[in-house]
Amino acid sequence: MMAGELALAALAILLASLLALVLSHFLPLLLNPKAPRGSFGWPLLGETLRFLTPHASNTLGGFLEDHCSRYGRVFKSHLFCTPTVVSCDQDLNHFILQNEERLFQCSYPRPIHGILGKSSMLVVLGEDHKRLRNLALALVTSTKLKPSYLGDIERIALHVVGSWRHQAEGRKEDGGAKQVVAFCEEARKARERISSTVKGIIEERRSPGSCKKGDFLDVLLSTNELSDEEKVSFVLDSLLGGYETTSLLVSMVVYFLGQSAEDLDLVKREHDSIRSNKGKEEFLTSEDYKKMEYTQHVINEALRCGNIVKFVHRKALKDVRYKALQMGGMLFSVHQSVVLLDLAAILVSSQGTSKRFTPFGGGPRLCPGSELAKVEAAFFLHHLVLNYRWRIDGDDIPMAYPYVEFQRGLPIEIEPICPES
Ligand code: HEM
Repeated sequence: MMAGELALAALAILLASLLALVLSHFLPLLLNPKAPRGSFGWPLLGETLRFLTPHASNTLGGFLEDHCSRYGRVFKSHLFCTPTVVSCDQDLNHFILQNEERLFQCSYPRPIHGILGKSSMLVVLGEDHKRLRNLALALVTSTKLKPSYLGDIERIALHVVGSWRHQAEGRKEDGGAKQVVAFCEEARKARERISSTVKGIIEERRSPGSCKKGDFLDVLLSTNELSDEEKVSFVLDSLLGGYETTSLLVSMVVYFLGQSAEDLDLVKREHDSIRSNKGKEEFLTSEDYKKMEYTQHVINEALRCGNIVKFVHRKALKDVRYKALQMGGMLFSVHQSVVLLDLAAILVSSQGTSKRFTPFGGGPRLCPGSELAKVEAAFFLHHLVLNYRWRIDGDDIPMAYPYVEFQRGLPIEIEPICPES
């Protein structure tokens, strides 16, 4: 064959591959005309980068603003290499979350599996998920029944707040946009490191000389229902699912109260009144927690405006039609990816409180740590407002990367309040 013919053949193959790529990308858009309207972006990339573009966490961001105004609150897109329906509709989101394992199923993109591990509760499905979840709920219930439950939480709050006494300001961290791929790789490595630390702690706890502490880990190790790998993954789920989210919630509360002297005053009065009926060193009780009504309101507002978990992923197990949204038509086709966003949080923020926002998800996968996170935030706030004044240093704002972060780590200036006596 002549060189010219070879080059022509190579060009034809290249063009055919490109055509196949473009067709396979856009075909799902054309094949289901009754699916919600939307756009698929570029072949391979889809609209993922635009979807992930950082924006202030209490705003919609350019991508959603553009797509919701063009196509409505339920639209088609191409995200994480998959044709996807994005739902920002509260009723539809509720319907999807309540139909877990019947019509829909939890389905996070592949890189997330690498970070969380294959035994993570967010990744496992069906009976395995039920087994892990029942155990998580049993652990949460038994931990709550322990007399030291609230005391343990308060001791940690006191430790953190106390450590600020000699510091001029809170933590400072680097900001800047995250490179998604680098982030996934770093997160996967971090998971491996934490995983081997947890394995080490478990081995130590099992060694002959070690004495039982009666804590979460002892209860977990005593169960025969989980394999060793699942036990390690269970600890990681609690750490990864609980640590970053709860510390963000606390940061949000500090941030939002730092913006509103009026709310801060109301919160402070509430905690002054609770403390005035107790000794200085006396620990908080569940009765005290029930009295923290305004604090609960502030925490709910921080959850709503902070939008800590911006979206969750599901996939359709069957072709699904959903009432008025797609009368007679198909909304989700089998295996269609679905991303649920809780825009209620953002959209009502200037108009009052929505009782229907879902910061902890819903249905059979409702966050098992929701109550713990709220108690932690409330007890931390109790000791914070009783002991310090603070001021946000600069104009750091919570940004959705899409997981929320303060660009500069929310530096604050703090000043201890001297007791009056
Ligand atoms: C402000 C704090 C928190 C927020 C905003 C939050 C949010 C969420 C959301 C939205 C889900 C549902 C994910 C889905 O449906 O795909 C979830 C699940 C989960 N969360 Fe949380 N969470 C918080 C605190 C915690 C804490 C403190 C723990 C553990 C100690 C925890 C452990 C988990 C676990 C294990 C799941 C998986 C549940 C399942 O799939 O059945 N979370 N969380």
